[in-house]
Amino acid sequence: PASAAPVATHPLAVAPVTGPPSSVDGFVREFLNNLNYEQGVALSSSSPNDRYLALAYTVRDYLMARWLEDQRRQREVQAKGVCYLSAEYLLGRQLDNNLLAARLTDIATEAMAACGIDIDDLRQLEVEPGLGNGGLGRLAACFIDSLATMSVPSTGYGLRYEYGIFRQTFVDGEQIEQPDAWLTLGSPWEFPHPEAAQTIGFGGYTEKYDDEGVARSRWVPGWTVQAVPYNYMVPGYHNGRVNTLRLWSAVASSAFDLRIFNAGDYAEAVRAQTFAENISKVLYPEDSTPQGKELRLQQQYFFVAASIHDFLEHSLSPDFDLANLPDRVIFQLNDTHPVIAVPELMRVLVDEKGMKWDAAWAITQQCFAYTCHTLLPEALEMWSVDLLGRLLPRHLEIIYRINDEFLAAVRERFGDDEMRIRNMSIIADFPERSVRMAFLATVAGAKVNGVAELHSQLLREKVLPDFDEFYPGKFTNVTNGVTPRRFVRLANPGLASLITEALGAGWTVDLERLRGLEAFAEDPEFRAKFAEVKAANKRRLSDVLRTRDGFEVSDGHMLDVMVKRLHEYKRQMLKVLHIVTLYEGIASGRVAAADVQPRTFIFGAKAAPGYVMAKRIIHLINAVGSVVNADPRVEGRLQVLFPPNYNVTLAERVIPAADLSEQISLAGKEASGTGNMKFALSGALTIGTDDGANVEIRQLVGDDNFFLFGMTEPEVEALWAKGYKPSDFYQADEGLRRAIDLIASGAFSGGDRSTFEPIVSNLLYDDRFMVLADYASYIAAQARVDAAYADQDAWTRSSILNVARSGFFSSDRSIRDYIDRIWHTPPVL
Ligand SMILES: [N-]=[N+]=N[C@]1([C@H](N)O)O[C@H](CO)[C@@H](O)[C@H](O)[C@H]1O
Repeated sequence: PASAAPVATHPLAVAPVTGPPSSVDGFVREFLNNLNYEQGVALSSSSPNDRYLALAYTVRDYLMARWLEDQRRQREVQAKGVCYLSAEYLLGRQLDNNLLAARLTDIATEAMAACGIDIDDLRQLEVEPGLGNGGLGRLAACFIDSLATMSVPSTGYGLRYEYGIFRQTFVDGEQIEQPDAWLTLGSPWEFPHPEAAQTIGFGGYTEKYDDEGVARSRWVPGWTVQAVPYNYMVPGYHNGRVNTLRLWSAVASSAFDLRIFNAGDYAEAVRAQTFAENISKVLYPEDSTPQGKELRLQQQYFFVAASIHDFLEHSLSPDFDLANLPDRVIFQLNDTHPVIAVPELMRVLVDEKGMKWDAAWAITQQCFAYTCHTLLPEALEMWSVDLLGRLLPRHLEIIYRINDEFLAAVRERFGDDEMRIRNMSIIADFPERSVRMAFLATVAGAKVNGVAELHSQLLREKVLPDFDEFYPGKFTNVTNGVTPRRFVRLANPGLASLITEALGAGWTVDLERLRGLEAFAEDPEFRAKFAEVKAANKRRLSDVLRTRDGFEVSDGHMLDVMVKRLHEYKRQMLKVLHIVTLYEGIASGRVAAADVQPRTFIFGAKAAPGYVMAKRIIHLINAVGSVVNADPRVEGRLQVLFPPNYNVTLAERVIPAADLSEQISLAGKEASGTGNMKFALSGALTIGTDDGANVEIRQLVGDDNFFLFGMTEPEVEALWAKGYKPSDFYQADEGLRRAIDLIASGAFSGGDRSTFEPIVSNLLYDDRFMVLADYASYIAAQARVDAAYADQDAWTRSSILNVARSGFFSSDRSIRDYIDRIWHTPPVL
């Protein structure tokens, strides 16, 4: 058949695909070929974007041979692999990571120079794919990097949003969102494969029929859309491996309706097309507060259905016995967003493959595992049965049957304990009849894990205790991690070469080797070099913020950094109260400016567009910043900088320059955090609560090298149970009262008291995340920071110990834990 693999005779055609020669000449040749034949321009008439795209194509060409070989090997070896299902991937820029993986950085730099091009100019042109909101999306990107570097057969599956996370600008200090048209100038790192499109159904109805005496069901969708795969390379670091990230884009099954067009109704002629293609149009910009919108559910079903069909069709041999599916794949569910994959696999196995329900369910329960990323009840997704029944009628039927059989088993184990049955039912009756996706994931998953020790403990004890009791051994923990390739080797080259100089290069794939730096912390010469690396990173950040945002970072200031999504539980308001306290102290003359450690406070934070309080807090931060930065009384002492549009690329510049890492969420609210890990690995000292992975950071780096403050999770629970009255803390603490009164006075809003009144009254009369309760402890900890920073040598020693003891936070270690505790997918070397 035409689709069969061609049987070639020409020697070139039968030879294995080899990349271009890894030499400057080879690179120049390849680059010029791509410029001339791909971009269709000569060097002399090329635009910067032409040159950037040609460079990207050239790097691709060097990685192509490995990619094709890896795909062949994975098909041949038929080893068990991981399908990572995630609605978000916050990839960051690709060029440098691909150059690093292919050992091409120096060759490419020289080759570009030989063509009269400064490769750094081209780097700046790359638009990062912002296909995620925050930690969850970036974690997925770190994980696929580690899976490739550890030679684990795996495919990342997700959505190719046409518009990623919005671009943030500030107008009069307020956040303005603009669409992120990241594809405008082309995306050289993707390979579209329309020929491998999957047809995805929606709506319609289900019908029962008799199949030779066996009662069967089938779904008759009301409409369909095409899922077109775009493949992205995921190169391993120096191991010659390249895994695949496959992102799906929606294309109308029936494009343009000529008949309606000829009838003159142009809008109607393209309505179906627009409607269908809306599915992958834009990323939902909520982080930890899901939108229950129909389009969101369409997005979730669209990419998981395409991914499951794709895997069954292209990764399994046509005669593969699906009873052995658990030996070939584990579908990892990155939060509840992809959980609709569970009833989809059941539908395929039972309705399409004719498998018996029990056999299909036994397979399904071995093929899925679920990672929960939150503790906030409002973040746990629930889909109304009305919407599910309308959009995915067969899936709702399957969920009902899964729930019936599950509750029957619960009843068998615990008897007619109606309260327990209602608490455990996948179907909730209040506030409206809905499917609790986290419960479905827990019932279907072979394993359920939290993303930090404390989080996993609270998941078992507080969020899903009944399930932990019912499924002994199902719950486990895998503490998050970050890839040392991007966040140390690439983002912090000065530190990377210092580490390599001291320990050799092996740390990049074996981060625990950083432990070897402990001895160097005692070496004044090494401390001096280390401090110089930090100083150089600060100068680099200063240059970036000057060209990017027109900021002049004050010299010699401690860089106190808080970069993460804007959310009340992360308590950017506590940081604001600290700044206002320092400012008020100096401005009122009660504190001598000379007694205050010069600090520059750097914020980075996007707020979900619909999150009003979060946007108000952004406005307040900018308002405080403009007053503080303009006040001569604190000049040279306090500076507040809030560069807009915080993203992976900016993180790679801010984090290596930081002295102090703000991880100040209310204990029990931040599942893990991953920025905290990147800061510790960059030698920033952490001021933080015992929340999420902060606990493990503190335990590893040591109490002397961590500024702990605030209530523990049990203390938070106790205060909540006792009844928390934030205004009591306001009354009892003069410093707190002065700070809040200054904000309330309109001092940061041109005297207009109403501007920030909602924030003030929320703090005094609601304060769900206990900012006021932890204020005094936080301010005391900040005073300890000031005292510690005064002894730069001791600070540097502590900073080195943070790096030395943070090797545990490599995403390679996380992946090893997933393999050992959940996936059992050993690397294929
Ligand atoms: N969604 N979600 N969850 C988060 C982050 N907001 O993306 O996942 C991250 C990755 O697991 C966690 O580090 C973080 O604590 C948690 O809030």
